[in-house]
Amino acid sequence: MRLHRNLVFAVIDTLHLIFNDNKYADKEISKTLKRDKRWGSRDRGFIAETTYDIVRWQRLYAEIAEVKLPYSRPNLFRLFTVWATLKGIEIPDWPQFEDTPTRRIKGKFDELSKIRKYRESVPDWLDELGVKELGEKKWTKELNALNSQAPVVLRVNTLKTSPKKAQFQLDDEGISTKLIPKYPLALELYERKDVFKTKSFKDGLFEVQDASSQKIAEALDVKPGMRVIDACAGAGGKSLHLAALMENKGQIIALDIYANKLKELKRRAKRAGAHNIDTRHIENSKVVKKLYNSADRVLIDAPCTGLGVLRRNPDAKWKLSPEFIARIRKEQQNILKQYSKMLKSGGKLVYATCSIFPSENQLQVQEFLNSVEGETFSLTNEEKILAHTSGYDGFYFATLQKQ
Ligand SMILES: C[S@@+](CC[C@H](N)C(=O)[O-])C[C@H]1O[C@@H](n2cnc3c(N)ncnc32)[C@H](O)[C@@H]1O
Repeated sequence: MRLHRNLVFAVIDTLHLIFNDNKYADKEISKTLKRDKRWGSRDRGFIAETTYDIVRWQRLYAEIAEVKLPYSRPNLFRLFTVWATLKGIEIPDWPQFEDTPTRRIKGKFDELSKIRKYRESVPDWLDELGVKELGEKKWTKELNALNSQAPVVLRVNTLKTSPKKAQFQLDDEGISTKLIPKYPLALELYERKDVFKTKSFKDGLFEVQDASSQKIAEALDVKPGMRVIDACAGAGGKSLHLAALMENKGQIIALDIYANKLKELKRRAKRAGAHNIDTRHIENSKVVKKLYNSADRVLIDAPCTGLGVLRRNPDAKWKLSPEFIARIRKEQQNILKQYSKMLKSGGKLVYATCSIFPSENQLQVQEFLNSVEGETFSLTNEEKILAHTSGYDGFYFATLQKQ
C-alpha cells in the first residue's frame, strides 16, 4: 500500500483533535471526511479505519513509540509509524517521518503483547475493574472481542419492506448482505460499504443497527394499538424499531433530556415512515410525573458506559473514568425508580444497556426489585449478551412485569 500525503495528514489532524482536545472520534472522523469532495470510498475508508485503529490501540502504540499525552505533531507521526509498521506498510521518505524510529517496533510489540493492559490497550483502572466485574477469563476474552472491528448490520424497516426484498434491492445497489439466523430483521454486510449513500437508505428501507441492539425492542413485546414510552429515546434507534413492530398503530412517546437528539429522531422517523411517535423533551420532572401509570410498556434504554459497543466507539476507553462510572450507576438506579412509575399495572418494562458490567445491569435490576419502588415488579426474563460469545455488540436487557 502506498501512503498518500493528504490522507495521512487528515488522519494526523483528526487524531490531534481526539487525543489532545478530547473530541469524540466518530464526530471528528465524519467532519474530516467532509473536508475533500474528491476523496473516493477507499480514501475515506483509509482515513476512518486508520484513525479508529490508532485510537483503539493508543496505549500500546504510545508505549512502543515512547510518547506521552498531549501528543505533539511529531509524536502523532510516531504513533502513525507504529501503526504502519505493524501493518507492514512501507514508511515514505517524507520529512515528517525523518525522526520516527521504525526499528525495534516489532520487538517491542511482541514484548508488550504478553501483558493484557498493553496488548488490549486499556487504562490500568479499567483493566482492574473489568477483572472485578467479569472475572479474569471472561474479561480477557471479552476485551479481545471488543477490540476487533464490528460488522455492519442493518435492521430492515418492515413499515416499508421485508428483509428479503431489502436484500434484493441492496444487491442491485452493489451491497451484498446475508440474513442472520435468530435475528429476524437483520442483514449483515459481507463487506464494509457506505450504506448511507444508497437509495434504499434514503427511502427508509433500513437503519444501521447492531444485531444485539435489535433484541431490545423485541423484548418489550409490544402490540399494535398500545401506548408505549421509550424513556431514554435519544435519536430513536429503538423507537423506530418499536414503531415498525406496532405497525404504526397506537402511540410511542419518546422522551430524552436532550432536545437535539429528539429532533434527529423526528428526522429519522419521517424517513422511516413511522407516524406514531410523539417526542417530549424532559425539561423538568413534571414531564415524567404527568405520565405516571399511563403506559402499557416502558422501555428504559439507560445511559451507560457503552463498554459493550467499544468496537464502534473505541475512544470510550480513554474518555471513561471511575468517577463517571460511579455517577452513571446512580443515574441508572434513579431512572429505574422514577421512570418505572410511568407503567400501568399489568404492564411490562424493559431495562437495557449497551454495557457488559453486572454493576450496570443485573445488579441494578436486583437493587430496584429490592427497593420500595420495585416492590410490585417481578423479573420475567434477562439476557446478558457478550461480544465474544454473540459476535455482535455487548448488551443487557431485563424484562420486568408490574403486578
Ligand atoms: C443508550 S442512549 C439511548 C439510545 C437510543 N434509545 C437509541 O436506541 O438510539 C441513552 C439516552 O439516555 C438519555 N438520557 C440520559 N439521562 C437521561 C435521563 N435522566 N432521562 C432521560 N433520558 C436520559 C441520553 O441523552 C441518551 O440519549
